[in-house]
Amino acid sequence: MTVRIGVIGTGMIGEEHARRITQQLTGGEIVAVTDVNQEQARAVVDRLGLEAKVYEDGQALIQAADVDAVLVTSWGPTHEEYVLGAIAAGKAVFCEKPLATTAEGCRHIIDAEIEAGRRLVQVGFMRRYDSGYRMMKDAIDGGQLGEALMVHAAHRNPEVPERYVTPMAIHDTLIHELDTFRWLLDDDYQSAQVVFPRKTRHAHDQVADPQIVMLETVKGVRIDVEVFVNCRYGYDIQCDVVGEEGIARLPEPQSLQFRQAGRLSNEILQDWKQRFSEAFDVELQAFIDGVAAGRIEGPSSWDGYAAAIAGDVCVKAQESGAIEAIEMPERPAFYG
Ligand SMILES: NC(=O)c1ccc[n+]([C@@H]2O[C@H](COP(=O)([O-])OP(=O)(O)OC[C@H]3O[C@@H](n4cnc5c(N)ncnc54)[C@H](O)[C@@H]3O)[C@@H](O)[C@H]2O)c1
Ligand SMILES: O[C@H]1[C@H](O)[C@@H](O)[C@H](O)[C@@H](O)[C@H]1O
Repeated sequence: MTVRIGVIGTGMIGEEHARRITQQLTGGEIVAVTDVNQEQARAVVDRLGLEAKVYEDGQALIQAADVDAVLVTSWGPTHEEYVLGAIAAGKAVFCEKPLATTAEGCRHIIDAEIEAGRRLVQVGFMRRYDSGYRMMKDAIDGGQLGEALMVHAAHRNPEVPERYVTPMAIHDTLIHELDTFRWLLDDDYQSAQVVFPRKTRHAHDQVADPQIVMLETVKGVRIDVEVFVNCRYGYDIQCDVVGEEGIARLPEPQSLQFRQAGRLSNEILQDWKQRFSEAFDVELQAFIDGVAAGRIEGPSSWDGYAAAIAGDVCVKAQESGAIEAIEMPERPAFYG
Protein backbone atom coordinates (compact mmCIF):
# COMPACT_ATOMS: atom_id res chain seq x y z
CA MET A 1 0.00 0.00 0.00
CA THR A 2 1.25 3.49 -0.83
CA VAL A 3 0.35 5.98 1.88
CA ARG A 4 -0.97 9.14 0.24
CA ILE A 5 0.22 12.13 2.26
CA GLY A 6 -0.87 15.77 2.44
CA VAL A 7 1.59 18.40 3.76
CA ILE A 8 0.32 21.49 5.60
CA GLY A 9 3.05 24.14 5.66
CA THR A 10 5.73 23.97 2.98
CA GLY A 11 8.39 26.06 4.70
CA MET A 12 11.84 24.80 5.63
CA ILE A 13 10.98 21.54 7.33
CA GLY A 14 7.83 20.90 5.27
CA GLU A 15 9.93 20.92 2.11
CA GLU A 16 12.64 18.79 3.76
CA HIS A 17 10.11 16.17 4.85
CA ALA A 18 8.38 16.19 1.44
CA ARG A 19 11.78 15.73 -0.22
CA ARG A 20 12.84 12.81 1.94
CA ILE A 21 9.47 11.07 1.55
CA THR A 22 9.71 11.50 -2.23
CA GLN A 23 13.40 10.81 -2.79
CA GLN A 24 14.64 8.64 0.07
CA LEU A 25 11.91 6.80 1.94
CA THR A 26 9.59 4.06 0.77
CA GLY A 27 5.84 3.55 0.88
CA GLY A 28 4.72 7.20 0.89
CA GLU A 29 3.71 9.69 -1.78
CA ILE A 30 2.99 13.41 -1.42
CA VAL A 31 -0.37 13.94 -3.17
CA ALA A 32 -1.42 17.26 -1.61
CA VAL A 33 0.23 20.37 -0.21
CA THR A 34 -0.90 23.68 1.20
CA ASP A 35 0.61 26.81 2.71
CA VAL A 36 -0.79 30.23 3.58
CA ASN A 37 1.82 31.34 1.12
CA GLN A 38 0.40 29.59 -1.96
CA GLU A 39 3.31 30.61 -4.13
CA GLN A 40 5.63 28.84 -1.76
CA ALA A 41 3.52 25.67 -1.92
CA ARG A 42 3.59 25.76 -5.72
CA ALA A 43 7.34 26.39 -5.74
CA VAL A 44 7.92 23.30 -3.58
CA VAL A 45 5.76 21.19 -5.91
CA ASP A 46 7.89 22.41 -8.83
CA ARG A 47 11.23 22.06 -7.11
CA LEU A 48 10.55 18.49 -6.00
CA GLY A 49 8.67 17.52 -9.16
CA LEU A 50 5.65 16.37 -7.12
CA GLU A 51 2.38 15.20 -8.61
CA ALA A 52 0.51 16.96 -5.87
CA LYS A 53 -2.56 19.18 -5.77
CA VAL A 54 -2.12 22.57 -4.10
CA TYR A 55 -5.01 23.21 -1.68
CA GLU A 56 -6.25 26.61 -0.57
CA ASP A 57 -6.18 25.74 3.11
CA GLY A 58 -5.29 23.04 5.58
CA GLN A 59 -8.80 21.93 6.45
CA ALA A 60 -9.66 21.38 2.76
CA LEU A 61 -6.51 19.27 2.37
CA ILE A 62 -7.43 17.18 5.43
CA GLN A 63 -10.88 16.47 3.97
CA ALA A 64 -9.56 15.41 0.55
CA ALA A 65 -10.64 11.84 -0.24
CA ASP A 66 -7.24 10.83 -1.63
CA VAL A 67 -5.28 11.98 1.46
CA ASP A 68 -4.65 9.04 3.81
CA ALA A 69 -2.38 10.85 6.26
CA VAL A 70 -1.40 14.41 7.11
CA LEU A 71 1.96 16.06 7.89
CA VAL A 72 1.64 19.27 9.92
CA THR A 73 4.74 21.38 9.36
CA SER A 74 3.24 24.87 9.56
CA TRP A 75 4.01 27.43 12.31
CA GLY A 76 3.59 26.15 15.86
CA PRO A 77 0.45 28.16 16.77
CA THR A 78 -1.46 26.54 13.86
CA HIS A 79 -0.67 22.91 14.82
CA GLU A 80 -3.56 22.40 17.24
CA GLU A 81 -6.34 23.21 14.75
CA TYR A 82 -4.87 20.96 12.03
CA VAL A 83 -4.18 18.03 14.34
CA LEU A 84 -7.75 18.32 15.68
CA GLY A 85 -9.02 18.49 12.08
CA ALA A 86 -7.14 15.31 11.13
CA ILE A 87 -8.40 13.45 14.21
CA ALA A 88 -11.99 14.52 13.42
CA ALA A 89 -11.52 13.17 9.88
CA GLY A 90 -10.14 9.88 11.30
CA LYS A 91 -6.77 10.41 9.58
CA ALA A 92 -3.30 9.70 10.93
CA VAL A 93 -1.26 12.84 11.50
CA PHE A 94 2.44 13.49 11.97
CA CYS A 95 2.85 16.83 13.75
CA GLU A 96 6.16 18.66 14.01
CA LYS A 97 7.05 19.96 17.44
CA PRO A 98 5.41 21.56 19.32
CA LEU A 99 2.19 19.51 19.31
CA ALA A 100 0.51 22.74 20.43
CA THR A 101 2.05 25.88 21.88
CA THR A 102 0.32 25.44 25.26
CA ALA A 103 -0.40 22.46 27.49
CA GLU A 104 -4.10 23.32 27.23
CA GLY A 105 -3.93 23.01 23.44
CA CYS A 106 -2.28 19.59 23.78
CA ARG A 107 -4.99 18.54 26.23
CA HIS A 108 -7.66 19.29 23.58
CA ILE A 109 -5.79 16.96 21.22
CA ILE A 110 -5.56 14.19 23.83
CA ASP A 111 -9.28 14.44 24.59
CA ALA A 112 -10.11 14.25 20.86
CA GLU A 113 -7.79 11.28 20.26
CA ILE A 114 -9.16 9.33 23.22
CA GLU A 115 -12.68 10.10 21.97
CA ALA A 116 -11.66 8.78 18.51
CA GLY A 117 -10.68 5.53 20.26
CA ARG A 118 -7.32 4.89 18.54
CA ARG A 119 -3.90 6.48 18.24
CA LEU A 120 -3.74 8.80 15.24
CA VAL A 121 -1.00 11.24 16.24
CA GLN A 122 2.80 10.96 16.07
CA VAL A 123 4.76 13.97 17.36
CA GLY A 124 8.00 15.01 15.62
CA PHE A 125 10.38 14.45 18.54
CA MET A 126 13.06 13.09 16.20
CA ARG A 127 15.79 12.72 18.81
CA ARG A 128 14.17 9.47 19.91
CA TYR A 129 15.21 8.13 16.49
CA ASP A 130 18.79 9.44 16.60
CA SER A 131 21.30 6.57 16.78
CA GLY A 132 23.41 8.30 19.45
CA TYR A 133 20.49 8.88 21.81
CA ARG A 134 19.28 5.33 21.14
CA MET A 135 22.66 3.96 22.24
CA MET A 136 22.42 6.02 25.41
CA LYS A 137 18.91 4.74 26.07
CA ASP A 138 20.04 1.12 25.60
CA ALA A 139 22.94 1.67 28.03
CA ILE A 140 20.65 3.19 30.65
CA ASP A 141 17.90 0.57 30.22
CA GLY A 142 20.50 -2.21 30.25
CA GLY A 143 21.79 -0.99 33.63
CA GLN A 144 25.30 -0.20 32.33
CA LEU A 145 25.40 3.10 34.23
CA GLY A 146 23.66 1.89 37.37
CA GLU A 147 20.98 4.40 38.35
CA ALA A 148 21.12 7.73 36.50
CA LEU A 149 21.94 10.57 38.90
CA MET A 150 22.60 13.67 36.82
CA VAL A 151 22.40 14.94 33.25
CA HIS A 152 24.51 17.79 31.84
CA ALA A 153 23.30 18.97 28.46
CA ALA A 154 23.64 21.82 25.99
CA HIS A 155 21.44 22.91 23.07
CA ARG A 156 23.27 25.42 20.93
CA ASN A 157 22.19 27.11 17.71
CA PRO A 158 24.52 29.42 15.77
CA GLU A 159 21.92 32.21 15.59
CA VAL A 160 18.18 32.91 15.67
CA PRO A 161 16.00 35.40 13.77
CA GLU A 162 14.56 38.65 15.21
CA ARG A 163 11.17 37.03 15.85
CA TYR A 164 12.76 34.59 18.33
CA VAL A 165 11.94 35.89 21.84
CA THR A 166 12.91 34.67 25.33
CA PRO A 167 10.05 32.14 25.91
CA MET A 168 10.92 30.48 22.58
CA ALA A 169 14.12 29.20 24.18
CA ILE A 170 11.68 26.88 25.96
CA HIS A 171 8.75 26.26 23.54
CA ASP A 172 10.82 26.09 20.40
CA THR A 173 14.24 24.88 21.53
CA LEU A 174 14.28 23.23 24.98
CA ILE A 175 11.09 21.34 24.05
CA HIS A 176 13.37 18.72 22.43
CA GLU A 177 15.25 18.12 25.69
CA LEU A 178 11.99 18.17 27.68
CA ASP A 179 10.84 15.20 25.63
CA THR A 180 14.22 13.49 25.32
CA PHE A 181 14.98 13.26 29.04
CA ARG A 182 11.54 11.89 29.99
CA TRP A 183 12.09 9.18 27.38
CA LEU A 184 15.78 8.55 28.11
CA LEU A 185 15.32 8.29 31.88
CA ASP A 186 11.78 6.87 31.87
CA ASP A 187 10.88 9.57 34.37
CA ASP A 188 8.87 12.80 34.71
CA TYR A 189 9.75 16.26 35.97
CA GLN A 190 8.85 17.72 39.32
CA SER A 191 10.47 21.15 39.29
CA ALA A 192 12.22 23.70 37.11
CA GLN A 193 14.36 26.78 37.58
CA VAL A 194 15.87 29.06 34.94
CA VAL A 195 18.89 31.29 35.47
CA PHE A 196 20.41 33.80 33.10
CA PRO A 197 24.17 34.16 32.77
CA ARG A 198 25.68 37.32 31.33
CA LYS A 199 24.02 38.03 27.97
CA THR A 200 25.95 37.54 24.75
CA ARG A 201 26.36 40.69 22.65
CA HIS A 202 25.23 38.63 19.64
CA ALA A 203 21.65 38.29 20.95
CA HIS A 204 19.06 40.85 19.85
CA ASP A 205 16.97 42.86 22.36
CA GLN A 206 14.01 40.51 22.74
CA VAL A 207 15.91 37.36 23.69
CA ALA A 208 17.82 36.63 26.86
CA ASP A 209 20.64 34.38 25.71
CA PRO A 210 22.13 32.12 27.01
CA GLN A 211 19.90 30.52 29.64
CA ILE A 212 20.48 27.61 32.00
CA VAL A 213 17.47 25.44 32.77
CA MET A 214 17.64 23.19 35.83
CA LEU A 215 15.16 20.38 36.17
CA GLU A 216 14.54 17.82 38.88
CA THR A 217 12.80 14.57 38.04
CA VAL A 218 10.42 12.55 40.19
CA LYS A 219 13.19 9.98 40.79
CA GLY A 220 15.51 12.80 41.93
CA VAL A 221 17.74 13.09 38.85
CA ARG A 222 19.14 16.63 38.49
CA ILE A 223 19.42 17.98 34.96
CA ASP A 224 21.09 21.15 33.76
CA VAL A 225 20.66 22.33 30.17
CA GLU A 226 22.47 25.26 28.64
CA VAL A 227 20.30 26.81 25.93
CA PHE A 228 22.49 29.11 23.86
CA VAL A 229 20.92 30.11 20.56
CA ASN A 230 23.45 32.67 19.33
CA CYS A 231 26.58 30.67 20.02
CA ARG A 232 27.89 31.56 16.55
CA TYR A 233 30.18 28.56 16.02
CA GLY A 234 27.64 25.88 14.99
CA TYR A 235 24.67 23.65 15.78
CA ASP A 236 25.82 21.69 18.78
CA ILE A 237 23.87 19.21 20.89
CA GLN A 238 25.61 17.80 23.95
CA CYS A 239 24.41 15.35 26.57
CA ASP A 240 26.19 13.50 29.39
CA VAL A 241 24.25 11.14 31.63
CA VAL A 242 26.08 10.55 34.90
CA GLY A 243 25.20 7.30 36.62
CA GLU A 244 26.35 5.35 39.67
CA GLU A 245 28.72 3.23 37.59
CA GLY A 246 29.92 5.66 34.94
CA ILE A 247 29.04 8.32 32.41
CA ALA A 248 27.52 8.00 28.94
CA ARG A 249 28.21 10.81 26.50
CA LEU A 250 26.15 11.46 23.37
CA PRO A 251 28.42 10.66 20.39
CA GLU A 252 29.54 13.51 18.17
CA PRO A 253 28.14 13.30 14.62
CA GLN A 254 30.52 11.34 12.41
CA SER A 255 32.98 13.54 10.53
CA LEU A 256 36.45 13.35 9.06
CA GLN A 257 39.28 14.31 11.31
CA PHE A 258 41.87 16.54 9.66
CA ARG A 259 45.54 16.89 10.42
CA GLN A 260 46.28 19.97 8.42
CA ALA A 261 48.19 23.22 8.59
CA GLY A 262 49.36 22.59 12.13
CA ARG A 263 45.88 21.71 13.43
CA LEU A 264 43.96 18.59 14.42
CA SER A 265 40.27 19.30 13.67
CA ASN A 266 36.77 18.03 12.95
CA GLU A 267 33.95 19.87 11.22
CA ILE A 268 31.14 21.24 13.41
CA LEU A 269 27.70 21.00 11.79
CA GLN A 270 25.75 24.21 11.23
CA ASP A 271 22.07 23.28 11.43
CA TRP A 272 19.42 20.79 12.56
CA LYS A 273 18.90 19.54 8.99
CA GLN A 274 22.38 18.04 8.91
CA ARG A 275 22.56 17.03 12.56
CA PHE A 276 19.34 15.04 12.63
CA SER A 277 19.09 14.04 8.97
CA GLU A 278 19.14 10.28 9.67
CA ALA A 279 16.81 10.63 12.64
CA PHE A 280 14.24 12.43 10.43
CA ASP A 281 14.49 9.58 7.90
CA VAL A 282 13.85 6.95 10.55
CA GLU A 283 10.99 8.81 12.26
CA LEU A 284 9.12 9.51 9.02
CA GLN A 285 9.64 5.97 7.74
CA ALA A 286 8.20 4.75 11.05
CA PHE A 287 5.18 7.02 10.54
CA ILE A 288 4.56 5.82 6.97
CA ASP A 289 4.96 2.16 7.99
CA GLY A 290 2.69 2.78 10.99
CA VAL A 291 -0.05 4.26 8.82
CA ALA A 292 0.23 1.35 6.36
CA ALA A 293 -0.01 -1.14 9.21
CA GLY A 294 -2.83 0.79 10.95
CA ARG A 295 -0.66 1.16 14.06
CA ILE A 296 0.80 4.56 15.00
CA GLU A 297 3.64 4.32 17.51
CA GLY A 298 6.49 6.65 18.50
CA PRO A 299 6.11 9.89 20.45
CA SER A 300 2.44 10.31 21.31
CA SER A 301 0.10 13.19 22.06
CA TRP A 302 0.72 12.37 25.72
CA ASP A 303 4.44 12.96 25.19
CA GLY A 304 3.64 16.24 23.42
CA TYR A 305 1.41 17.20 26.36
CA ALA A 306 3.95 16.22 29.03
CA ALA A 307 6.67 18.27 27.34
CA ALA A 308 4.27 21.23 27.01
CA ILE A 309 3.34 21.10 30.71
CA ALA A 310 7.01 21.20 31.69
CA GLY A 311 7.58 23.90 29.06
CA ASP A 312 4.83 26.14 30.46
CA VAL A 313 6.39 25.84 33.94
CA CYS A 314 9.86 26.66 32.57
CA VAL A 315 8.46 29.85 31.02
CA LYS A 316 6.94 30.74 34.40
CA ALA A 317 10.34 30.03 35.97
CA GLN A 318 12.03 32.32 33.43
CA GLU A 319 9.80 35.13 34.72
CA SER A 320 9.90 34.37 38.46
CA GLY A 321 13.49 33.25 38.86
CA ALA A 322 12.15 30.81 41.48
CA ILE A 323 12.07 27.01 41.60
CA GLU A 324 8.64 26.19 40.17
CA ALA A 325 6.77 22.91 40.75
CA ILE A 326 5.78 20.78 37.75
CA GLU A 327 2.64 18.73 38.28
CA MET A 328 1.91 15.99 35.77
CA PRO A 329 -1.61 14.61 35.66
CA GLU A 330 -1.96 10.83 35.66
CA ARG A 331 -1.36 9.23 32.28
CA PRO A 332 -4.58 7.79 30.82
CA ALA A 333 -4.48 4.00 30.22
CA PHE A 334 -5.06 4.81 26.50
CA TYR A 335 -1.41 5.97 26.29
CA GLY A 336 0.01 2.78 27.81
N1 LIG B 1 12.11 18.78 14.59
C1 LIG B 1 12.91 19.81 14.36
O1 LIG B 1 14.09 19.82 14.67
C2 LIG B 1 12.36 21.01 13.68
C3 LIG B 1 13.20 21.78 12.88
C4 LIG B 1 12.66 22.91 12.28
C5 LIG B 1 11.33 23.23 12.47
N2 LIG B 1 10.56 22.45 13.26
C6 LIG B 1 9.14 22.80 13.49
O2 LIG B 1 8.44 22.75 12.25
C7 LIG B 1 7.50 23.82 12.16
C8 LIG B 1 7.83 24.67 10.93
O3 LIG B 1 9.11 25.21 11.06
P1 LIG B 1 9.94 25.76 9.80
O4 LIG B 1 11.31 25.98 10.31
O5 LIG B 1 9.72 24.92 8.62
O6 LIG B 1 9.23 27.18 9.62
P2 LIG B 1 8.99 27.97 8.26
O7 LIG B 1 8.61 29.36 8.66
O8 LIG B 1 10.14 27.81 7.33
O9 LIG B 1 7.74 27.24 7.59
C9 LIG B 1 6.46 27.27 8.13
C10 LIG B 1 5.49 27.38 6.97
O10 LIG B 1 4.15 27.31 7.50
C11 LIG B 1 3.36 28.19 6.72
N3 LIG B 1 2.12 28.48 7.45
C12 LIG B 1 1.95 29.31 8.50
N4 LIG B 1 0.68 29.30 8.91
C13 LIG B 1 0.03 28.42 8.12
C14 LIG B 1 -1.30 27.94 8.08
N5 LIG B 1 -2.23 28.41 8.92
N6 LIG B 1 -1.62 27.01 7.16
C15 LIG B 1 -0.68 26.54 6.28
N7 LIG B 1 0.60 26.97 6.28
C16 LIG B 1 0.95 27.88 7.20
C17 LIG B 1 4.26 29.39 6.48
O11 LIG B 1 3.80 30.17 5.39
C18 LIG B 1 5.59 28.71 6.22
O12 LIG B 1 5.79 28.46 4.85
C19 LIG B 1 7.61 24.58 13.48
O13 LIG B 1 6.61 24.11 14.37
C20 LIG B 1 8.99 24.22 14.01
O14 LIG B 1 9.08 24.24 15.41
C21 LIG B 1 11.04 21.33 13.83
O1 LIG C 1 12.79 24.82 15.25
C1 LIG C 1 14.15 24.62 15.55
C2 LIG C 1 14.44 23.13 15.66
O2 LIG C 1 13.52 22.52 16.52
C3 LIG C 1 15.85 22.84 16.10
O3 LIG C 1 16.03 21.46 16.32
C4 LIG C 1 16.23 23.61 17.38
O4 LIG C 1 17.58 23.41 17.65
C5 LIG C 1 15.96 25.10 17.21
O5 LIG C 1 16.29 25.78 18.41
C6 LIG C 1 14.52 25.38 16.82
O6 LIG C 1 14.37 26.77 16.62
